[in-house]
Amino acid sequence: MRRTMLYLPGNNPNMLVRGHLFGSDGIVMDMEDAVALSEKDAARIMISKFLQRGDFGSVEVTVRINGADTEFWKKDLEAVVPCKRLDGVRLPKADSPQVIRDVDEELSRLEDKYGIAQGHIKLFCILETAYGIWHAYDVATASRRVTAILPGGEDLVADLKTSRTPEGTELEWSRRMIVIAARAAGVDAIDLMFPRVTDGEGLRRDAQFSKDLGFDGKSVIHPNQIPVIHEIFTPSEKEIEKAQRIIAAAEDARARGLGTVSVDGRMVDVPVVKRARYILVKAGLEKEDE
Ligand SMILES: CC(=O)SCCNC(=O)CCNC(=O)[C@H](O)C(C)(C)COP(=O)(O)OP(=O)(O)OC[C@H]1O[C@@H](n2cnc3c(N)ncnc32)[C@H](O)[C@@H]1OP(=O)(O)O
Ligand SMILES: O=C([O-])CC(=O)C(=O)O
Ligand SMILES: [Mg+2]
Repeated sequence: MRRTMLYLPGNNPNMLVRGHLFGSDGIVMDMEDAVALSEKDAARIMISKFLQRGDFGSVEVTVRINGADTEFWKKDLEAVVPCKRLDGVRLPKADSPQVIRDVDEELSRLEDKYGIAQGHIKLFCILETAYGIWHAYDVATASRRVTAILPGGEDLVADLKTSRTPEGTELEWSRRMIVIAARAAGVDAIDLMFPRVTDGEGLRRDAQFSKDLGFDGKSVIHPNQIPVIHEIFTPSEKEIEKAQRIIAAAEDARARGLGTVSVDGRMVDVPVVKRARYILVKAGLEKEDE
């Protein structure tokens, strides 16, 4: 499950040390934009020390390295790949398939060097330009390591020559594009972080919109954003009960040789059953088909 992935600025030991304790499904130790240029080396060293300890439980542990257009990215990877615990690398400015192939190649070299299974380290690609959004499917399929794609809202609005509004109209098309490309490629879609950390109502609206678009979860920047997003992205008792009734009704109909059946006055056919099964997968009650 990737309902929430909490950003931890890589030069902040207080946040790094406690980051996995707030209940998010994943953490993202950041070496990129949360870290000033003068702090890049300190953040790299600190993050690798925390990864060495490796005691993060079941939280998915990732690091956002600096972009492949910077002088830092190879040093960043060299510092984190050999550590005791690293599940994935979040790659910013991942706007072309060639960038993904370059990073994939470097990861393969490092996995080989340190005796780590090939392909173990997954890639989370942030698309942050109009070009990247346009090529989202090509990015998502550029390497088998790519496990999720994400829109990078703050950078995207700069590239689109606009700014973020409370309604979020300016990013709507990009977000939809990410979901479509992710589903076409068979990877996860993780939505924007919500920047106003004290606006609970705004966060709820935004997270509901993310879920309705089809995202698997969101990036978060503050621990207080986690519970509301989990509430929205976790199927409720009511949804689970309805999904179970739909599946039971469909199975009963099939046994009687019927193609469709009605539940609560709504037609149930194959896609409706598929959606019901997906709710049970999300609730952890069924396994996803390979
Ligand atoms: C566009 C992008 O690239 S986004 C990704 C990069 N950005 C980031 O990583 C930012 C991460 N978030 C943060 O740095 C902070 O949450 C801020 C700056 C947004 C707000 O910080 P503050 O105003 O200090 O938050 P606040 O006072 O509510 O913090 C309350 C507590 O939560 C902790 N906390 C806040 N955010 C986080 C976090 N992301 N991870 C862990 N702990 C956190 C604080 O350390 C503080 O702990 P304390 O009570 O022990 O001192
Ligand atoms: O991807 C994110 O969540 C944050 C980011 O880099 C951006 O908004 O530019
Ligand atoms: Mg960005």
